[in-house]
Amino acid sequence: MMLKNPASKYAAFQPVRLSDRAWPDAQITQAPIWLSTDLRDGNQALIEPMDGARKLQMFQALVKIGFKEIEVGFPSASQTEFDFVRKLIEEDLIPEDVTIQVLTQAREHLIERTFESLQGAKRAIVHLYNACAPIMRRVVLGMDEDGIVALATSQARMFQDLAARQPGTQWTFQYSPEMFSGTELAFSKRVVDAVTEVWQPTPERKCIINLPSTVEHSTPNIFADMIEWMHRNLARRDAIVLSVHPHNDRGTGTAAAEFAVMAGADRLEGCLFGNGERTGNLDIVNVALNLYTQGVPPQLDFSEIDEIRRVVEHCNQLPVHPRHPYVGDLVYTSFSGSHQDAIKKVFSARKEGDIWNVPYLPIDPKDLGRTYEAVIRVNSQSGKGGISYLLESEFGLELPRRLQIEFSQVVQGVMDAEGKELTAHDLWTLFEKEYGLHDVAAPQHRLTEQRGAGETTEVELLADLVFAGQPVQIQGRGTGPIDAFVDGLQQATGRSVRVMDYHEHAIGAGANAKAVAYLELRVDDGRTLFGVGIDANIVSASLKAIVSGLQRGTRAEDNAPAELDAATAR
Ligand SMILES: CC(=O)SCCNC(=O)CCNC(=O)[C@H](O)C(C)(C)COP(=O)(O)OP(=O)(O)OC[C@H]1O[C@@H](n2cnc3c(N)ncnc32)[C@H](O)[C@@H]1OP(=O)(O)O
Ligand SMILES: CC(C)C(=O)C(=O)O
Ligand SMILES: [Mg+2]
Repeated sequence: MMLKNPASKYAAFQPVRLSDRAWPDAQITQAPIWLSTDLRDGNQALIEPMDGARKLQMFQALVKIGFKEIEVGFPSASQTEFDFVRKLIEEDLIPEDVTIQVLTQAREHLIERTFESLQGAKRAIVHLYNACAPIMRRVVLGMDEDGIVALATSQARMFQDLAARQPGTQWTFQYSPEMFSGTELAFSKRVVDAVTEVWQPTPERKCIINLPSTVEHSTPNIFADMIEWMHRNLARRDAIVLSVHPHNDRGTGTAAAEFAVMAGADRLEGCLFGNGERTGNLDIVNVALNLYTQGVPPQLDFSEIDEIRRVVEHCNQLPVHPRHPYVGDLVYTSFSGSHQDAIKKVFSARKEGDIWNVPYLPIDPKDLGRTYEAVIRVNSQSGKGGISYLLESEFGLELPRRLQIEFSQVVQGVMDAEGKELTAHDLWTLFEKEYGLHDVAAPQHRLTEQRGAGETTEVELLADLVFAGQPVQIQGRGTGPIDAFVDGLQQATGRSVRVMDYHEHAIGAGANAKAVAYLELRVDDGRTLFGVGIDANIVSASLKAIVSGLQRGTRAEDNAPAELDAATAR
């Protein structure tokens, strides 16, 4: 049960005393160093940790994306972990520009096993951690502050000894004061300074100091303050690559990472799509693509993001959420009418080479290997903009505005009845049915030009058509074929038709090109409605459109609007 007074159980985080903080004004202008910990922190969070084959698949995907530093495991944790590191080294699977990293607790037998796993490696980052937070000191490790410093420094010395015994490897040491986010800043500095005192890094041979929000406890601005404080106060800062390792317990891992880089961090540790314990590690894809959309090259390649997602889902055996930033199935999709309207208008106005500024789409989906197909999907929240966008992008129909309005009412009627999404194909089927595109046969016609009164020319049109199921022969005159057809139709059927507006365009190209005609008609001096005709011949398309409109008028009188049958609605 939730408490009426949560303060009786939970303590508020404390702000950092840093009145001259500089990070809020900083801008990120280059990518940080990235470290993927998918194969370690991500892996240790899985229901079933990856086997060797899955680990290799993930490793190769990470290399392909462009990671230069990859934490490949916790070799002392299990034989699978150990064997995977051995496989990478023995089978020479690590590219020249990639460095592997491994993690160990500050315990002697685990450190020894870790160095053993790295025998023969050309380069390696060995990552040492021990918890520093008061609750961990007091309850879990049973040590005071001095004890923690002694533990960290003795294990740091052991790193040096073991590394010296494997001189063929180019070593980089990394230290994490675990639970940095829940530790007093002064104590974090004390432990880190003590470790770097042992390692004596130089600007030429730096060590990595990694500050984890092992559990995210505070708003990201507090984390940024903590990083800026460490950045300013750590000893030997110029000999340190300052790394952060955010988790996402409060849902602000991305913000914490970005603020931390603004506050002085050089390096970010995280996982693809934010896999990792509890609510996950920092989502590296999210941060990298946030940089990209600010015009900063992220140095990681996500141009085939769906392929990467498939590998990650296979290796982790966990799905990526449909709303996950940049990659989810639905993140480039607008269902709502006003969004669709804006996207459609801006897409048409946009010119190649323009800075990307498309409402509701922070990134061009094509940059990540997506198409525009899913950008607009139609359901009961949609309007004419989305419907006509799909008909145009998928079927080449450029509906005039008033026809968009007319047809969207037809779609809305179906939506109200069915309540389901309609795909572009469903819309096309409904459009074909509503405008009788299959019912109206092309009127067989013959045109002859005749000189009219004065300078004018007239045409005479003879046509055979099927109207309301009956064969009809018509003969009419007018200033053009449409005029003559309308005249003949009126004489033969007694139905009056006035053409109020006319639009046509081509669909397709070359031998397969067709003309589509949209005619707005006033039928029998009653309602105004559209008829649509598609034909290889432009005159036939227009004549078909007139018959289409007239038949719709008749159907409207019978009060029988087109309905989506079960097969169409799917
Ligand atoms: C925040 C993080 O992600 S840290 C990384 C955590 N990752 C993992 O733990 C995954 C891999 N770990 C493992 O497979 C196992 O924990 C192993 C194989 C490494 C060790 O297993 P075990 O020896 O059975 O120890 P176990 O993990 O149960 O217990 C930890 C012991 O080490 C101590 N310990 C924990 N962390 C540290 C540390 N960094 N330095 C020193 N001692 C530590 C604990 O106090 C405990 O001591 P105790 O046995 O005296 O009570
Ligand atoms: C080992 C450390 C870096 C860790 O994973 C964490 O604190 O979250
Ligand atoms: Mg972690």
